[in-house]
Order: sequence, then C-alpha cells, then structure tokens
Amino acid sequence: MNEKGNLSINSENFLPIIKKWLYTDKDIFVRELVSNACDAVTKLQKLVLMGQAEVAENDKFEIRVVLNQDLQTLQIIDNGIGMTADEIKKYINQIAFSGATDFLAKFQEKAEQENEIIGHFGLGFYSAFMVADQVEIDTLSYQTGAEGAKWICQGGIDYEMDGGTRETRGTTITLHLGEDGKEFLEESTLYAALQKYCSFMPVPIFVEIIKEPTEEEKAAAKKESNTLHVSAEEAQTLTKEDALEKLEAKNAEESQEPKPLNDTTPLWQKQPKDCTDEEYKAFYHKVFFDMNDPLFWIHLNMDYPFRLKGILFFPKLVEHMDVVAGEIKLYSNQVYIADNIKEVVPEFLLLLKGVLDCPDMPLNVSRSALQNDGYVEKMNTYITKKVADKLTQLFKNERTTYESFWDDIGIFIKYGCMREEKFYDKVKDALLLKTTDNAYETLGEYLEKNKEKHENKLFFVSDENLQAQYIRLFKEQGLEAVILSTSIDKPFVSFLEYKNSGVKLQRIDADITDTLQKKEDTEKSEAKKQADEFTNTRMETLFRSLLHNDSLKVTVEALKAVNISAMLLLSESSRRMMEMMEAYGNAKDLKAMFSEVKPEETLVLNRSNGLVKHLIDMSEKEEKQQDVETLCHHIYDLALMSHRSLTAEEMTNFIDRSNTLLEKLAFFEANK
Ligand SMILES: Nc1ncnc2c1ncn2[C@@H]1O[C@H](COP(=O)(O)OP(=O)(O)OP(=O)(O)O)[C@@H](O)[C@H]1O
Repeated sequence: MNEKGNLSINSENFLPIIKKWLYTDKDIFVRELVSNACDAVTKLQKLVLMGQAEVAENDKFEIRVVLNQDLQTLQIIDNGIGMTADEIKKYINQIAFSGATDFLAKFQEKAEQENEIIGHFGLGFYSAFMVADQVEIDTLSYQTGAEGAKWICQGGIDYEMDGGTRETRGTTITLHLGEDGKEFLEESTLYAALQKYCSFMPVPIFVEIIKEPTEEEKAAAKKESNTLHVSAEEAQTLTKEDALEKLEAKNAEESQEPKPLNDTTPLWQKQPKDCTDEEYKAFYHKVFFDMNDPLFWIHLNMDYPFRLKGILFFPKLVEHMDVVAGEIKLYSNQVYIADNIKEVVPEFLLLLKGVLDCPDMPLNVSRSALQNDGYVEKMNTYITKKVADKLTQLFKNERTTYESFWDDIGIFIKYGCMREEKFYDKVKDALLLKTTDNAYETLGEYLEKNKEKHENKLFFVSDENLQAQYIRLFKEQGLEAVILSTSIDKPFVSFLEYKNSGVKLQRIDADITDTLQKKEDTEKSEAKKQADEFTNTRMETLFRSLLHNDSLKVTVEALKAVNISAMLLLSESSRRMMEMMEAYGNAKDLKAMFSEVKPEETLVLNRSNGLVKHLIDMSEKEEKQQDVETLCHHIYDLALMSHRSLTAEEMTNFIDRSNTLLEKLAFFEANK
C-alpha cells in the first residue's frame, strides 16, 4: 500500500447523515453509481469525437452490473474514461468533502424538511456506503501510459490507495454489501432498482448474476438443455432429425448475445417526425403498464432557450373512475429522478402520464426553491402552451375525434382551467359540455341554440339516474341540459359562472321553466286564478301537516307532461349552500353557523296528472282522509326519489305503502 488516509474530516456526522438522508430511498445508490459509469462513458465518447482520445474501432461502450451472491458483492463496471490516482484524490477524496461540507450546511438548515431532492451535491458516489461496508474503486485512465489505481475504503472513514489491477480502460466499483444492503443480494430487488433508475440511460447496461448452482440446479439445467418442448400434435409428425435440429436451434438462441437492460435511445429523444404511432403506443404500454392505448400524445422537443424533451400522454379513463391518477416521470439526461414532482411540473398535468427530460433542471436546490425558479416557470409556461395548442388544434381541425375523447379528457381540462388561468384563457373556446342528447357543445353554442327558450341560462344534470324524471320532462318539451356529474363539476359550475358573467347555471331540478307549464295556465281567468290559489293553499297545508315540514312550499301547476304526478324543486342557491357545507364537512364553526339553514324545497303537484286530480277531489271528502294521507306520502316519496336515495326508514315505509295500495287495487279489480 503506498498511501493511507483518513476521511474523518466530518466523519462523525457525515456518514450518519448520508444514511438518514438516503434512508427512504436506499436504492438511490444504484442511480448514482450507474449514472457515474454512464458519465464516464459519455465523457470518453466526447473526447473521441473531439479527436482527443482514441478507442479501438470495434470497442463497444457498455456498463456491466455484476451481482455475486456467493461473495456478497455488487460491481458496477464501465469502460469509460477511468481515473488516475491523482483524479481519485481530487474527485473522490477532496471534492467529496467540499461537497459534504456544503451538504451538511444545507441539510442542517433544512433538517426538518423531508423529501428534499437528493443527490447532486457531488456526493453521489458516497451513497454506496448506504449499503456497503467496504467500497473499492479499481480504475485505469484512458490516457496513454496511465497507471491503474485502486482505492479501498472501509465504512466511509479510512481509505487506502494502491496500484490498480485493471488492464483495460475504465472503472470497476465493488461494493461489499453489508447488513443494510442485504436486500440487494436478491435478484428481484436489484432488478427493480435498475429498472426504476436506469431503464433509459444512454449506455447499454448488462446484468450478470453469479451464483454457484446447487447440484439439483445443475442437473435441471442439463436436463433442460436436452429437452425440447413440443405440442402433442407436433410430436406425432416430428422426426428424430427434425427434433435434433430444433434442439440445436433452441440452445443456440439461448446462448445468443445478452440484451441490455435499458433502452439507450428512448422515444422522447427522437424527432417527433421520426416516431410512428405504434412506437408511441408501445412506449406508453411499456413505461406505464397500461394495456389501453393512450388517446393522443404531445411530443415536447425544445432546444432553445432551454432544453426540454418529453412525451405527455392523455390516458383513457378507467371506467367509472372519477379520480385520475397520473404519472409524470422526470428525467435528467435520461437518468430517472422522480415521479410527480409537483414543484416542477404544472400541477394539473399530474393527471396525465408522461416523461419529461430536463437536463438543465437545477436539481441541486431544494423543492421549495424550485417553485420560485425562473427555469421551472419558463418550462411550465412552455408545457402549458403546448398542451393548450394541441387541444385547440384538435378542436378546430378534428372536432369529431376531439368529441370522442371528451369523456376521458374533460376532467383533466376542467381541472387545468381551474388551476391555471393561462390555460383557461387558451382553451376556453374548446371547452365542451355533453348534453342530455349526447351531443357535445361549447357554452357559446348551447346558449346560442337555446336563446329563444331560456336566454343566458344553462341547465345541468348532476346525476343522470336520480334526475331521470326531470331529463325526460326536458326532452319531451324539446329542451336540453348538459351533464355535469363528476365531482370536479361542482366547483366547475361556479367557475363557469364566475368566468361568464351574466350566464346562470341552474340544476335541472332547481326550477320549472315557463316552457314546462301548459300554455293555458298562463292565460287563466280571474275566477280560475282564485280557485287555483285556494287549491294551492289547501294542498300546502295538507302536505305540511302530514310531512311535519313547515318550510315546504307546495304549488299546483299544470305541466305539459301528464304522466308525472309531482316534482320536487330545490332552489339553486340553497342547494349550493348545502353542497358547500358538505364540502366543509369538518369545519365545525361553519356548520354551526348554517345549522339553521333549511333547503328551500318546493313540491310541484301536476294538475294534468290523473292521480293528482283524484287526490285534490278526495281531499275535500272527510271519509277519504285515510287514503288521502297514504297518497300524499307516496306522491312525496316518488318526487323525493328524483333527488336522492331514500333512507332505510323511508324505503321501508314506501314499500309498506306500495303493498297496501296494490292490495287495494287488486281487491278492487277482483270485486269489480
Ligand atoms: N465510474 C467512474 N468513472 C470515472 N470517474 C468517476 C466514476 N465515478 C465517479 N467518478 C468521478 O468522481 C466524481 C465524484 O462522483 P460523485 O458521484 O460523488 O459526484 P458527481 O457525479 O460529480 O455528482 P453527483 O452528486 O451528481 O453524482 C465524478 O465527478 C467523477 O469525476
């Protein structure tokens, strides 16, 4: 050994902090060491391009990751630039410590802040000590006449340096996995980490697992190499010669050159014009494990004023799923950094799936600082514009296709509009509303089409099943409403109103418009008016006392639809108030403040309906009181069902009553 040293400058706090720092993401050492190996190769490739280094013509650049389960070592071997002994001293011994000091200062400052973006303090190499008790560097620089160098360090404290053993250019990092790194002796754990961080690194990575096979494994392997698997059908016609030929072909295929673990030229690095739809789809399936095809995608490709490449996919929604879980993977020069970093990617984009490669991203700063970073801001603006451009372009040029996507992309666009003013401004004219006639219209188109019937008013349905009766009524009268039934639509309704002053949005059951009433009703005589007034009051008194609900309003109207007995109307303002209270369900003060607020309900009895006509007549007869009561409860429940599901008690009563009424009917029919 020609040199010994001690790395203890900060060792009392240096290593424990690295361990704590990396604790949640222990596998990050894989990223750090393999990306160092990649850097070593790309640096050499650059030197070769500049004519400052030479490599043999058939030299293949590669990285090997060798796990020796018997020796409990993990090696990362590259044939890149290598290091001289002086470079080890400079980059590993010294730089690390200036990096470490810097890191310690920053770490202590933010000791309480979890989830800092880690790495990039010039400390990546030392993450090896997260999992290894001893780390060795065995390296030979590319420079002609260079001498090999070896560095061995125990526990991140004492190091020794000596001549290296490598005969070819490059670096071998050997980790002697300790107690903390035992899990990486498992092939599957190692593969998972490699796949997570290295799937798109720019240098081919080959993995080798070394383990002395047991006698049984040896026997099984031998047997397998002599075995040909064929179908029963095939076996009947297979000759001995054919079988031998097939076996040879099978063994030759198995001993073929191994395939790298990674894709060194991921799709996002290519020019959009050179990528086919099939390639985009295949990339999407592979990276996001989604069997469905994406609806469409946006290939981002920017070199100036900043570099940003990536692909954003609009996924198909999983049926009946209201909440969309997106996945945006962030890379820096093809090295995976993290998923869904909301400080970096505009938040609403997190509903999409995609990859973003930002080589200039300042990842050495904390997440909170990233939010105010000019680079991030510019990047956000660029991405937002690209997404909005794609949407408006689809809307203008391929309206039918765009409409067919709407059910899937609508949630994303609405959310984006509410989160990002700039996005709303760009896409507002391409915002679609699905109507009860299954058409897709913009707000402008809807208002224009319906301006004769109800000017500046938009009717919407929040639950197609519950409000089926109102929808039918609307349709019968040639009216249309739009469907705003997902959870995002509640705030979206208010948002639309806020953005389009003068336009009122009203739930379909909030009011019955003039168009739903019979014409003659609006032109009735004075005497008739008085009689109606009287019936109204009588009915209101009756229902209020039976239902024990003093605030219930009851009116008797002649609706055009004869088959509807009654409808419950819930005023738009009081319903919104109730929804707001629900949304703030946990805020006790608010609840107390509004506890007195009762929903303003109006029961509209349809005078054109036979049942209601009979009820009104019967209510004047003393002896029919019992039946009148039953009918009132029943009519009210029928109307209530279009608003909400009945409670268990209400449902039991409803069923009992239905049975009684049907029994009466059967009795009546039987004795006719
Ligand atoms: N496999 C390698 N081949 C050649 N040089 C290497 C290799 N691994 C590390 N080095 C040298 O050691 C230096 C320190 O590596 P380290 O991973 O600690 O920091 P870094 O790569 O500079 O920054 P980061 O923290 O972002 O990884 C590197 O900059 C490089 O010069």
